[in-house]
Amino acid sequence: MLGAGSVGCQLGGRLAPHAEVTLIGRAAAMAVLDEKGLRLTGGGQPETLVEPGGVRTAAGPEAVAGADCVLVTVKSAGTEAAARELAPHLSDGTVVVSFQNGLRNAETLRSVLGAERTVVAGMVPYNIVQTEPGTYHQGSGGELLLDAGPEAAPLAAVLRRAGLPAQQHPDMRGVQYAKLLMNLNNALNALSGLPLREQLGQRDHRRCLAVLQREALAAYRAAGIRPARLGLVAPRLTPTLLGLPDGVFRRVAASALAIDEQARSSMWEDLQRGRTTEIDSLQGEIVTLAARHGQRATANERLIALVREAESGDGRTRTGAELLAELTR
Ligand SMILES: NC(=O)C1=CN([C@@H]2O[C@H](COP(=O)(O)OP(=O)(O)OC[C@H]3O[C@@H](n4cnc5c(N)ncnc54)[C@H](OP(=O)(O)O)[C@@H]3O)[C@@H](O)[C@H]2O)C=CC1
Ligand SMILES: CC(C)(CO)C(=O)C(=O)O
Repeated sequence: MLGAGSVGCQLGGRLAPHAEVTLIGRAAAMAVLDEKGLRLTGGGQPETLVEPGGVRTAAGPEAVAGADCVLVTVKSAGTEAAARELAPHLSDGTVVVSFQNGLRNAETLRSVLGAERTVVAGMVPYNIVQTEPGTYHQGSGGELLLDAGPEAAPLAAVLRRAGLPAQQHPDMRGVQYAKLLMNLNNALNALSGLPLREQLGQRDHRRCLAVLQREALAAYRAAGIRPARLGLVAPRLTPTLLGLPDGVFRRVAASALAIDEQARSSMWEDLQRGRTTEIDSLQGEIVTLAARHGQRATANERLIALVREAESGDGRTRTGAELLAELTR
């Protein structure tokens, strides 16, 4: 795992009994794992402690030498640098997998690592937060998705052996566009300061997401992009569903609220830890796509500005009504 944070540690910890795993992360974070072990909670699984030494840790990219597979789990802004660090140490035949949000990470890996390197796109549907150093909590469920093709098949098989639902999907590009629609909520969740279940349980917050998704869907239509269907509801109908009153939404969209009380978006975690966010790879993609087709995505633009303020540490949280007023003014 290159980028041992929430996703890298959760996947690595679950895979550890079934594969030889090395977590490559920041030295301080790896020192915690070496001392206390890696604790995994949630995800409908019993709490698991991977004892110190149960998973190898490293602070540098040299540790990828000889690996069958490298799973890249850094935030999008770190992908290019991670690829440059990786490149001199990869063995022939090592498959590189991007388990990241956004549209461009696999492409960035390919462009740095060269056309002869197999790079596979992956998607993590569920939420993980670090609840304390060395402890990672999975707050929702779903199936990991990977590109179709023989290169990703062994990884899909070992993920399943480790109890992680995983499938190969014939249209990962469509999956990425569909996931981007969901990830438009990352910033809303981060700015709300609320756990995901509480935030998505409130109609005004859902209406904000509906506004953002409508702009995205208009840009997709103009560009001829068809997002894949990831759940029961087609992406084009989701904004209508999101606008339903709370009681009705709870009944008809119970699966959307099947999230435990600790879950937050990965962008919330970035803001909490004073890191720059992935806003350019999420809302930024919609704004750029809309502009390319002569449209404006003004609500997405406004949300980028609000996240920039939050990145500079204003620490402000906003109600759904306040956010809706900002996005629709
Ligand atoms: N968390 C979640 O619930 C989900 C996240 N995702 C996506 O998965 C990807 C990873 O997210 P997440 O796990 O939350 O991110 P995290 O920030 O928790 O983890 C990434 C870790 O990698 C470290 N890192 C960055 N660059 C390097 C490097 N070159 N070498 C070693 N370590 C490095 C980071 O350190 P530092 O911060 O110091 O840079 C950080 O500790 C993102 O694209 C995210 O959107 C997808 C689904 C769910
Ligand atoms: C799983 C989900 C959609 C949760 O918000 C996510 O991808 C993230 O937080 O980055």
